[in-house]
This record gives sequence, C-alpha cells and structure tokens, in this order.
Amino acid sequence: MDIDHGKPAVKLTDVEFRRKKRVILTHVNLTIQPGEKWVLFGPNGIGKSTLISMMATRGFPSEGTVDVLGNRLGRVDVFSYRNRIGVTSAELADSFPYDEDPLDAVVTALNAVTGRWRDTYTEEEYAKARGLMERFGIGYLAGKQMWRLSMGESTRVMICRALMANSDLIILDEPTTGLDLGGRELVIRSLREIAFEDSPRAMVLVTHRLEEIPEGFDHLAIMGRMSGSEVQAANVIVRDGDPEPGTIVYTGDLEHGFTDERMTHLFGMPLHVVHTGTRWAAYAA
Ligand SMILES: Nc1ncnc2c1ncn2[C@@H]1O[C@H](COP(=O)(O)OP(=O)(O)OP(=O)(O)O)[C@@H](O)[C@H]1O
Repeated sequence: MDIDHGKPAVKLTDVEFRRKKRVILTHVNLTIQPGEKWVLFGPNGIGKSTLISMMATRGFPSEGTVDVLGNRLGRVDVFSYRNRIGVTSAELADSFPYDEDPLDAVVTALNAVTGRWRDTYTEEEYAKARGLMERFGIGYLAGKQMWRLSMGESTRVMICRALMANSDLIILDEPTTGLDLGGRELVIRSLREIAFEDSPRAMVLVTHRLEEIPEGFDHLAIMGRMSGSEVQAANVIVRDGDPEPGTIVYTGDLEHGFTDERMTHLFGMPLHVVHTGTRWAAYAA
C-alpha cells in the first residue's frame, strides 16, 4: 500500500476508551500530519500508552474513530500497513523469543514480526540493521540473545527496530527509560538528528519528563484529567471513586504548552519550567 499523501499520519476523532465501566479516555481529538514531530506529554496513568496503542493499531477505541496512515482502524486489515509503523515500547521488547539475536530483532521490523522464522533478509538489509545498531552504540550486541540484554540495551534495540523499515509513522514510548546518562544523551542526540531529517515520516514521542525531549520535536499534545465541571458539561458518566477521565488539554507548540502555570495545574504542585534554547527541564518551584 502506498503512502497516502495529503492524509494525516494519525487522526483521532472523539476517541473514548472504557474498561470495566471506567472511562479512561474521552473526547480525544488529535491530528498529526506527515513530517510532523510530536511530543505526547502527561502524568502517570493519564492514558498515554492507551492512546498510542491505538496509533500503533494494537488497541481499539470504545467510541470515536482512529485513522492511521489513511486507514480507519477496524475497517482495513492492520497487517496491510502495520509494517509502515515503527514502534518502541517495553512491551514490544518483551515479546521477542528469549534467544532472538538482537540483530534479527531489528531486521524483522521489515516484516513487522517479532521472532525470525522462515523469513530471510538480504545482506544490504542486515548491513542497514548493523549500521543503526552502531549509531545507537549497541553494535556489539549482534549475535547475542535478547534475554541477556539490560533494559537500556533492549530499549536501544527497539529504537533501531523502529527506524529499520523507513516507516511513515514512528512511535517512541518513553525511549530513554532505563538508560544511564550517557545512553540517554546518545539516544536524544540521535533522535534529534532523525527529527531534523527532511522526511515525510511523522514521529510521536511519549514522555513524562521534559528533560528527555530532543530538539526538533516541536509539536506538543499534553494530556490531563477533565475537571468535574467539564465531565458534567460533556455528559460523561464517571462512577463514584473513579478518577476523572484523561483527555488532551493542550495542542500546539512547546513554547506555549510548557508554561509554569500549566505544569503546576497538571501536577498539583508549584513547578518552574526551564528552557535553555535546545532542551527543557522542570523543577518544583
Ligand atoms: N486494559 C485495561 N484494563 C483496565 N485498566 C486499564 C487498561 N489499560 C489501561 N488501564 C488503566 O488506564 C489508565 C491509563 O493507563 P496508561 O498505561 O495508558 O497510562 P500512561 O499515561 O501511559 O501511564 P504511565 O505514564 O504511568 O506509563 C491507568 O489507570 C490504567 O490502570
């Protein structure tokens, strides 16, 4: 299937997600155009992973529609376009056979499979996988086994995998979690380079830490909880004892999104945001 030029990479329309009568997400609207680099930011448990599982065609909304690369979730066979989506997440890292060679974990992205079986790959494809692993400082892992990797190593394998297939959409779910300072900065620097490449590839980086946002990611969606009055106005039924549902409370550029006021409101404590020109940070005021 070809790139659907002109169509958004992701379009979420009035998305709601419920589990066991709890409304976890509601009234979520977001459009990501080809080539855009987005940060999806929000506190723990707000629904970031739930939302990106839909963008990755792994989860379905209870209400509303999700269009990914021009395909409506639930209407088009996801296997016909899943190899155009590169995803990194701790969950994905756990889904490989324990003895999988990390080099194969990268190259198998070309067929969107976890675990090499009868599929074969060319020398050029392996060379590309090796090149990516070198770029992310894990060239030495080729020939090893996935189960032996440290968390930081397996995170970097997942990033290489996401970049392997020249995907039209790359979703990075907390790609620097578990990395030491050097590893984190190496990944941030590489993601910065990738973000600045002139490419129609859309990228979504999920994080709850401002420090981990690479330069070049310039669109921001912030998730937060609806207030009681917003829940009432929107006619959402929230059971006693359940937290208010998550939704997107801000979309726009980083400058206008990461304000002291908004961060303070979001986390319920006085917070001060620092912007050095290329990087961001936030501290308790
Ligand atoms: N299948 C499910 N069944 C029940 N509850 C779920 C399910 N999936 C998610 N939840 C709940 O939905 C909420 C949002 O979870 P999610 O993992 O999407 O949040 P998150 O923003 O990614 O959190 P974190 O930053 O901690 O990773 C949580 O309260 C979680 O317990």
